[in-house]
Amino acid sequence: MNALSIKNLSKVYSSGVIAYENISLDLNDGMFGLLGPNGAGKSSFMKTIAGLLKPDQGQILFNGQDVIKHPENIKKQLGFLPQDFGVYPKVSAYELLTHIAILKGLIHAGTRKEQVLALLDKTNLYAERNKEVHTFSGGMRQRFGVAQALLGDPKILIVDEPAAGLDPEERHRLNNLLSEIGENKVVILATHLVEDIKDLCTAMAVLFKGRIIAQGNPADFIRILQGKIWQLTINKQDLPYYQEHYKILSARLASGKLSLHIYATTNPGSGFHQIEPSLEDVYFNLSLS
Ligand SMILES: Nc1ncnc2c1ncn2[C@@H]1O[C@H](COP(=O)(O)OP(=O)(O)OP(=O)(O)O)[C@@H](O)[C@H]1O
Repeated sequence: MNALSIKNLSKVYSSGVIAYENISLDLNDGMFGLLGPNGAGKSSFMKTIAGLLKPDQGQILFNGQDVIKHPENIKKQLGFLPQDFGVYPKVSAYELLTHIAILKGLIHAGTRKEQVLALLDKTNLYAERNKEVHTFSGGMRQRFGVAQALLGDPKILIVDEPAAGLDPEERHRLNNLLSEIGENKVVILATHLVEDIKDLCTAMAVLFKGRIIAQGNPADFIRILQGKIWQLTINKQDLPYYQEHYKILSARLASGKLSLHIYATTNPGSGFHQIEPSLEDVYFNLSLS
């Protein structure tokens, strides 16, 4: 079992922007979701765990080793799919993966070839292995990104917004792939897509303006909201009235009308009916608190 322990981690960029503030987390094997809106600090935090960005304060231990003092230790055990992994040379998937494998220190040609082919198969790119990566679709590129991150069988895998820009089918395929991976490694999935966390993660934290505002199990968060989420469909022009009188979590257009989800501990009346809370309700409720 691997263990990542983060204590009181803070970082302010030289511009004065707070990247993240006083973050403490303890993670073990399995898929951990880091949820937050754009600009919340997810990428800065991920880069810090990967040993690519130095924090101002705090401690990170991976399996007891100090990541901040000795980033080279975690780099050897880490797979990283950064958000901006997007520029590909005109070489085939097989060649590029082999090249990255060499950079990662897989020096034995036989083992390397075996691993490259196995990862192309795992990521469903085996049939495409001789095609140039720059011709791949967004989903294929992200699956290639996962393949390169898994080279060397890392003990910790960080994936930053992997589903950004993917169509639903590609996203589903990528999520299936990610769900197979978390068995014997720490996997951190940073995303602003609540649904992906719900489908994939047993533990999560919500990062908001650089701070962790909640952490725990997605199912527990949902349980806490049981009996407190109410729905009503209204005409668009009536929204200001409801905004003034209720704690609106979301207002979604549906067939020209607005479907409201509100938070209320007792029956708000006015035609609202109680619904099962979703993780999205949890997220919006936390962001408004
Ligand atoms: N190199 C940098 N120098 C100064 N400020 C930065 C730098 N990188 C990020 N920031 C700022 O730090 C804050 C956190 O950014 P970060 O990219 O970590 O957030 P994020 O949650 O990953 O968002 P996104 O998904 O949009 O990248 C933002 O206000 C961003 O503008």
